[in-house]
Amino acid sequence: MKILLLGKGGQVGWELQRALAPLGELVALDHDRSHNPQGLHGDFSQPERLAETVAAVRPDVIVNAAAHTAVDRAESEPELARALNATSPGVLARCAAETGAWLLHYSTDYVFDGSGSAARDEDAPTAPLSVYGRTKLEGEQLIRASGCRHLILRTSWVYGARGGNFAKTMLRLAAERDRLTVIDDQIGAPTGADLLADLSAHLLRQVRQQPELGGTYHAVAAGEVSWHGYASFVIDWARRHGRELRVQAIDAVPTSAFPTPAQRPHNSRLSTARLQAAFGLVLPPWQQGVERMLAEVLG
Ligand SMILES: NC(=O)C1=CN([C@@H]2O[C@H](COP(=O)(O)OP(=O)(O)OC[C@H]3O[C@@H](n4cnc5c(N)ncnc54)[C@H](OP(=O)(O)O)[C@@H]3O)[C@@H](O)[C@H]2O)C=CC1
Ligand SMILES: Cc1cn([C@H]2C[C@H](O)[C@@H](COP(=O)(O)OP(=O)(O)O[C@H]3O[C@@H](C)C(=O)[C@@H](O)[C@H]3O)O2)c(=O)[nH]c1=O
Repeated sequence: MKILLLGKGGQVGWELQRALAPLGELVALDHDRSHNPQGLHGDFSQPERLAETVAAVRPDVIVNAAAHTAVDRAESEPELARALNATSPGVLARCAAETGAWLLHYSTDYVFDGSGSAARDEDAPTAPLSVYGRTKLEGEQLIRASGCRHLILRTSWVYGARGGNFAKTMLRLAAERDRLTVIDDQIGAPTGADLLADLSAHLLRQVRQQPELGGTYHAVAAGEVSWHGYASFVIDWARRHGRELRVQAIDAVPTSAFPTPAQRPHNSRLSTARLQAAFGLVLPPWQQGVERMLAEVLG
C-alpha cells in the first residue's frame, strides 16, 4: 500500500513515520516543499495545492497529522487555523473520495464544551469553545460530508518525546521557578504520540480488511487526571529519577485564576468503549506512556 503522510515533523507525525513504514511505501511531507521529495507541496496554508500532491503521489491511504495546534494563538489567527484545520482536510477528503483512498485524520477533545463529568462517546453533541475547537470540528464535518472512506481519531492532551507539550513546559518551568500555578479543574487523559501512531497503523491494517469499521473514534489513554495532577506526576517522576528542580510548590488553582486567550473544556473525558470493542483493543493507563516519554527525554 502507498501512504501519503502530511505533517511528518509534528509529535504524532514523527511517530507515524516509524509506525507506518512497515505498512508499505511511505511518502512523508512537511510544509516546507524544499524538504520534500520532488518538491511536493505540503503547506496547508494553501489548501487547494494539496490536490496536486495527491494527484502526483496517488496514495492508497492519506494520513493527515498536520494541524494548527497553538490553541491560544488560534484565537488571533482564525483564518490560518481554519485553512490548516478545516479547509485543507476538506481538500484531502475530496481527493480521497475521488480516488477511493482512505483518509486517516486526528481531531480533539476541544470539539466539546466540557460540561458535566461523564465521559463522552463519539455521538455526544459537539460545542467547541475556541477557534481551535471550532476549526477542528469543521475539518471533521468536511471529511464526513465528502463521502470518502475515513478514520477520524479524536484524542487529547498529546505528548511525545519529540516536539513541545505540556509535560515539557512543566519541566522547564520547574527548573526556572520556585512556584508553579496549575489548573486543577480541567480533567482529561494525556495520550502518547507513540500510542496514537501504533494505534493508527493497527487500525489502517484492519479497515483495509473490514471497510465497515471506518468512522469516528475516541482514542485516548486510559484513566484521567487534571493538568495539576499531570504536572505533579511529571515533576515528581523527574525528581525521583535524579533531576534537580528549583520548584518548591505546585499550586492547584481553578481555571478562573489562570486566564488564557482561548477557553478550554473542564471535562475532557472521552469514552473509548467503541474503539476497544470494534478493534479488540485495551488501551494502557496514561501514566505508562508518560513515564516512557520522560525516560526518553530525561535520559
Ligand atoms: N497536541 C495535542 O495535544 C493534541 C493534538 N490533536 C490533534 O492531533 C494531530 C497531531 O497533533 P500534534 O502532532 O500534537 O501537533 P504538532 O503541533 O506537534 O504538529 C503539527 C504539525 O502540523 C504542521 N504544520 C504547521 N503548520 C503547517 C502548515 N502551514 N502546513 C502544513 N503543516 C503544518 C507542523 O509542522 P512544523 O512543525 O514544521 O511547523 C507539524 O508537523 C492534530 O490533528 C491535532 O489537532 C488532538 C488532540 C490533542
Ligand atoms: C503553562 C501552564 C498552563 N496551564 C494550563 C492552561 C491550560 O488550561 C492547560 C494546558 O495548557 P497548554 O497550553 O499546554 O495545553 P493546550 O494547548 O490547551 O493543550 C491542548 O492542545 C490541543 C492541540 C488539544 O487538542 C488538546 O487536547 C490539548 O492537548 O494548562 C496552567 O494551569 N499553568 C501553566 O503554567
